[in-house]
Parts: sequence; C-alpha cells; structure tokens
Amino acid sequence: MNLFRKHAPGVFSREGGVDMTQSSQLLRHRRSVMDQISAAAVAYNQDFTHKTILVGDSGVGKTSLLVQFDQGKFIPGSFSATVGIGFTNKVLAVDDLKVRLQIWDTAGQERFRSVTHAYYRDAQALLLLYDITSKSSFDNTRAWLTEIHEYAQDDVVIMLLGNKSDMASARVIRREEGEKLAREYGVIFLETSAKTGLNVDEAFMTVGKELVRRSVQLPVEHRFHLHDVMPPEKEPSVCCSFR
Ligand SMILES: Nc1nc2c(ncn2[C@@H]2O[C@H](COP(=O)(O)OP(=O)(O)OP(=O)(O)O)[C@@H](O)[C@H]2O)c(=O)[nH]1
Repeated sequence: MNLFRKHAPGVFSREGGVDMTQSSQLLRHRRSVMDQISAAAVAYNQDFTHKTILVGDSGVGKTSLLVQFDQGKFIPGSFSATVGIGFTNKVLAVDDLKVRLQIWDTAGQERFRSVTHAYYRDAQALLLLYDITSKSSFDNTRAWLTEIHEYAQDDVVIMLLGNKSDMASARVIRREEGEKLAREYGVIFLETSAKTGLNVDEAFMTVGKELVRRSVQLPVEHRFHLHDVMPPEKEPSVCCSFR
C-alpha cells in the first residue's frame, strides 16, 4: 500500500494546511514570475548590444586576438599597426541568451590615444592586453587602467589579458604577476594566445557572462521583484498528505 500520496507542487489537501483557492493563487503568481523572467530574457535578446573595446600597447596582439576569435585563425608575418579604429559584431550564446558584442579594435600607438578615449565612455566591457614577452607593455597596463577609470563608465567590465602565452621561451612576465595586478585592480585575468587560440573564446565568454549577469539583473526596466508578485504567505513545511 502506498502510504505517501504525491501531489503537484503547491497543491495540498485541506488537511495538509493550504486550501485550493490559495494554491491556485500561488500557481498563478508563480506563472506570472516565470512570464516576467521570460519577458526580461526576450527583451534582453532583442535590445542589448554590448560595446566591447580592445586596448593595450601597440603590438600586444589586439587585432590578432579579435581575428582569432572572429575567424578562428592566426595570420603570422609582418606586423602592421592598426590605424584608427574598427569593429566586429559577434553573438555569443550564454545559457539561453544571445549576447551581442560589438568589439572595437583600437590602435595601440600613442598618436591615436585621443581617438580611443572617445570610445571608452559608452563601452560596457574593456579587454586590456599586454604581451607576456614585453615588460614595457605590462608596466604600461597601470597607465591604461588609470585612463580607463578616468574615461570609462564606473561599472564597465574590465578584463586583463596576458597575450602571446605560446612564446614560453621569451616570457618575461610570470602569470602570477598578471594575477597579482588583476587582483590589485579588481579585474578579471586570463593568459591568452592569439596564435594557438588558447583562452581566446574563454576570454570573450567570460566577458559575455559577466555582462549578462549585470544586465539581466540590474537594468531597472527589466528588474522584477519577487515580493511585487508573490504574496507574503507562508509556505507549508510539509509537502505531502498522509492517507
Ligand atoms: N606568437 C604570437 N604572436 C602574436 C600573438 N598575438 C599577436 N602576435 C603577433 O604580434 C604582432 C602584433 O600583433 P597585432 O595583433 O597587430 O597587435 P596590435 O595590438 O593589434 O597592434 P596595434 O594595431 O599597433 O595596436 C603580429 O606580428 C602578430 O602576428 C600571439 O598570441 N602569439
């Protein structure tokens, strides 16, 4: 004989302590919460493009990283510095959401710096690269971070990337030094290789996830509060009635 009779969640017999009117109200409220979550997700999918900017000294591999992420390839050979600025659109799948990134590749050369500053203001994410084989590019990240704090929004997602990790024999910056600097500034850190593709997708996915975490939860127009839709009723502590 079956001593425990299972009920659908939230449906309790009168003896169990919740009447049917209350339980159907509860179900309606739950449905309403789910509808709001889906609406927020749909609105997110339709509305949001996140401006993401690659910054760092000339030659650290910003263009190469973007080409690797976008086309899955590395073009070796002579280095030609980026002049001005350009962007690539990419869509990432983060859970059930589409995260649209508009990724801007900036010129690292000093003479283009004032142009780059203008793009910081409406950026939601910044990937700051240094080259693990170049001490000056690592040292300059502090100046880049100062600029970022000066020109970018307060809640911008910042990721520090130690690129060219494939060049082990030429390495002059240890991974721990990168990690330490990232901790100091409270930013996310990864070592990447635009050549082998190591951690390239991961870097952009990490940014995408962080953007979703902030965007879905934070914008006022898409916020929902459980307390607005759920009555402050007590949930019964038992789930099943005994017969
Ligand atoms: N081995 C190795 N070489 C890389 C890597 N990333 C970039 N390079 C090389 O480094 C040089 C500079 O790369 P770019 O991508 O042009 O650098 P950038 O940061 O865009 O430079 P600017 O446009 O001047 O700001 C090129 O010769 C690339 O082939 C990497 O991960 N590993």
